[in-house]
Amino acid sequence: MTLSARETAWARIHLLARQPGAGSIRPLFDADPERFERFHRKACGILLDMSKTSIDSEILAALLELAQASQVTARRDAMAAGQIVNQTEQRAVLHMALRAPRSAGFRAALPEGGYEDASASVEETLERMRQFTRAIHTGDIRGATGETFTDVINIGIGGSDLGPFMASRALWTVRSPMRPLYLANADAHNWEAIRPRLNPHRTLMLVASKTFTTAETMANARVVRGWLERNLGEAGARRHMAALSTNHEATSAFGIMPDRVFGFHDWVGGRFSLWSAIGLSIALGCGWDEFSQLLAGARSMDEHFLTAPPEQNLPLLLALITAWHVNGLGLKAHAILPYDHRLSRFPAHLQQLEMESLGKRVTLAGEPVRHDTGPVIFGEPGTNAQHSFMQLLHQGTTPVPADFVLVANPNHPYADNHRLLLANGLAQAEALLRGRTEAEVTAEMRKAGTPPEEIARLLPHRLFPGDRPSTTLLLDRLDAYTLGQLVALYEHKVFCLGALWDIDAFDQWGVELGKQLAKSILPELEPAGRVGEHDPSTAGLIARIRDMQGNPN
Ligand SMILES: O=P(O)(O)OC[C@H]1O[C@H](O)[C@H](O)[C@@H](O)[C@@H]1O
Repeated sequence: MTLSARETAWARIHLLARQPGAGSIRPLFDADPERFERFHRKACGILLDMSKTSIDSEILAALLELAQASQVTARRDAMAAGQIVNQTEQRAVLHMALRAPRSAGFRAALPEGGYEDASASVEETLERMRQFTRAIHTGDIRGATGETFTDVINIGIGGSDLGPFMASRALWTVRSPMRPLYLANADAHNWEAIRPRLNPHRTLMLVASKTFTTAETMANARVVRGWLERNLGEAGARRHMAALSTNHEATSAFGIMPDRVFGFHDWVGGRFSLWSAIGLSIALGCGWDEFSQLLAGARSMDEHFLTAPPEQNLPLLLALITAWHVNGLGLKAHAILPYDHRLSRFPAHLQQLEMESLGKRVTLAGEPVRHDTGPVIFGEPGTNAQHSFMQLLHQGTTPVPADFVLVANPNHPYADNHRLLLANGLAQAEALLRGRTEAEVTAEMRKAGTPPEEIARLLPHRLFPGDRPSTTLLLDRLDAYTLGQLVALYEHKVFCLGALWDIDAFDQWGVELGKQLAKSILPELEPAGRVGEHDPSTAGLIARIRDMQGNPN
């Protein structure tokens, strides 16, 4: 049987992963004092250090071979050319068009044939967003009672919440023009927590939903619209509402004025949409210049991704590192550890970006995948993470690869704090690599005067295996431009992994079943409802909830 180039490349990866000592990192440093120099890359102002992984020259060559055999470059070019790369939904994938000038000429293939001019519609919407943002900030557009808007509440969930929330959290300062707030959870405790902070006369409400049918978002939008109406009347409330959506019919049915609807297209996936109209809360909250810089930074990463050779291409390299960890070494979790509090929502954004894109079990052709796909992504900002889950990364039974994001220069004057922060980030990665040997632990305990029997008792608990992989991304500073670069880097990493694994990284059928079942359970929870057909556990729980709420079963 002859193997395809892809199968041969995969076989090589698996072979390398089975070599004795594969997965070990410390010997690689011992053997090569230049390892850091040879295994870090710098592009777009981001330094990627992959020397603290077990990838050596041979493995990197094999991974690059896999990328070639998987046609990552050709697939990338097909995406940029606006071809239908989201095959199950028959859509082009053009978030890159959202941050490109019109002269870039992005076009989106239509399923019925022909193309639409993506760059033209992007430019038009951006201009409308810019004018609206300016008019809100100058007070040319005011609330129903003539007051200026001070707060903007973005009502959305998933990609219509996580990206804008993450970016606003990173970019907002006390000097920013408006306060951006985010309401996502269908649990009205979320709204109850936000409401006391808002003055209806000064609050602008954005309903952010690509489809404008998402149950949670529509429920929250109705609640907030009701609050505005009670305070301002129906006509007054309309002056406080705008929509960010592709569904113009539904926005108008909801009562949003057509000139307050900022659209985008189905070639923008939810988790890639913060650069589109969905990012309006970033522009309103943090300022138009910040939003423009965010787009410009992402654009610079796009240019890098589209032109840099594979061995220098940061998104591809990040993807190959993950493929090595997941498929070579069988490591199925991945931690995101930004050592910058402004990035505190970054892990949450990447959870959706990576897990919704890569949590797939069939190939583009619908065949079961032959390799594991997306790892579990989780994370917290450092140093908080160190005081919660880092124990497992250091001493748990399975290594968990981690991305450390370090920022050399802060945007605050507290130099001591910043040194403490960086020292901790560097130390965590060093500790994962280095570990702690029996000799080291014993020497330290002896020095502290610990009796021998106590040393013997505690020794196993105090050992660190080390040799645990991490990747470091080092930025000079974090601002709108570099944030754009960082987020786009991960977007393209996801694309590359989709290509390596031959899966559709742009659909999300896996979220549908739960939504459907929730619809059928909903009436069963009404006071006069009845428990329907379910598995015994679900039926039992519904019955107990009805009991607790004092409703008959
Ligand atoms: O923007 P919307 O249409 O309201 O969708 C919001 C989110 O919900 C969906 O269920 C998807 O899983 C996400 O990809 C999407 O971002």
